[in-house]
Amino acid sequence: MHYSSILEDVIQVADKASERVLHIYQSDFKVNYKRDDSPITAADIASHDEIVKGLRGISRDIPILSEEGVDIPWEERKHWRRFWLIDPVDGTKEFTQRTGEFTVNIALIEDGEPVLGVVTVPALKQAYWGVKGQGAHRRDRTGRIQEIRVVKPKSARRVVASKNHLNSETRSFIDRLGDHELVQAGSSLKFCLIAEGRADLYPRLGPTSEWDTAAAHAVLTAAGGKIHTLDGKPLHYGKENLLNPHFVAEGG
Ligand SMILES: Nc1ncnc2c1ncn2[C@@H]1O[C@H](COP(=O)(O)O)[C@@H](OP(=O)(O)O)[C@H]1O
Ligand SMILES: [Mg+2]
Repeated sequence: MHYSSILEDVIQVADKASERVLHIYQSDFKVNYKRDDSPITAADIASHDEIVKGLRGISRDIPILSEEGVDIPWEERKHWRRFWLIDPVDGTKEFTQRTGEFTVNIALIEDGEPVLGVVTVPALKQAYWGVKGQGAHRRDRTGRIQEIRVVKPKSARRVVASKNHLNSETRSFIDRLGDHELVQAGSSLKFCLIAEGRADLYPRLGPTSEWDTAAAHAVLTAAGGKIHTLDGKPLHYGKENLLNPHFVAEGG
């Protein structure tokens, strides 16, 4: 598949979803809670609907796995070689707390690897995308597009970690790093900060699901960074259990 031929279309789908998310963000929205007690708003649903409609327009044959979609049994998923993996709003807690640090995430997975990813940050009017072997880009609020690349860390590493889910295990990992500067941020934005050279390291010794990381994972690897598990293995997608193992994302 020629990823570059569908990239523009995927960015357009993410932009449309972002517009709907932002519209709801600026309204007096209601917060409901899912079975696992995590928050959900009309923005998660509107974004999911917009993305599914858009991706179906790009290809009817590629299956879609979404945080807000129906559960698809492993018996069916295990046959997927290629699929879309989406998180319509990552950082829903940030959304409800009105910090602006939430993202719309669309990834294309092939053979367990994120090969294309688009992440938009509706409240900041920013977008990031990355394609395997073709580099990563950021579009800023003025519409200017620039290639982004990780940087080599200086002696004091700039560490990013979750705002709402920074647990004691991650905290003690960070404490053992020595000289560092810690910045807390919500959602998949943390990977993008590394991809654009504004941070060096993102340790996550706590739970995330595949849809939380896939799109930004594609951006980060296309920008020259990597994500690995604590025993040095790459993160894989399309597993029977959709929870990610603990991981560390890093730049140069
Ligand atoms: N106990 C848990 N189990 C699974 N995922 C969790 C979790 N606690 C947090 N997460 C994931 O962490 C994401 C938020 O990341 P961060 O804390 O870095 O902003 C959430 O995304 P959603 O907001 O899409 O639900 C959620 O999927
Ligand atoms: Mg999420």
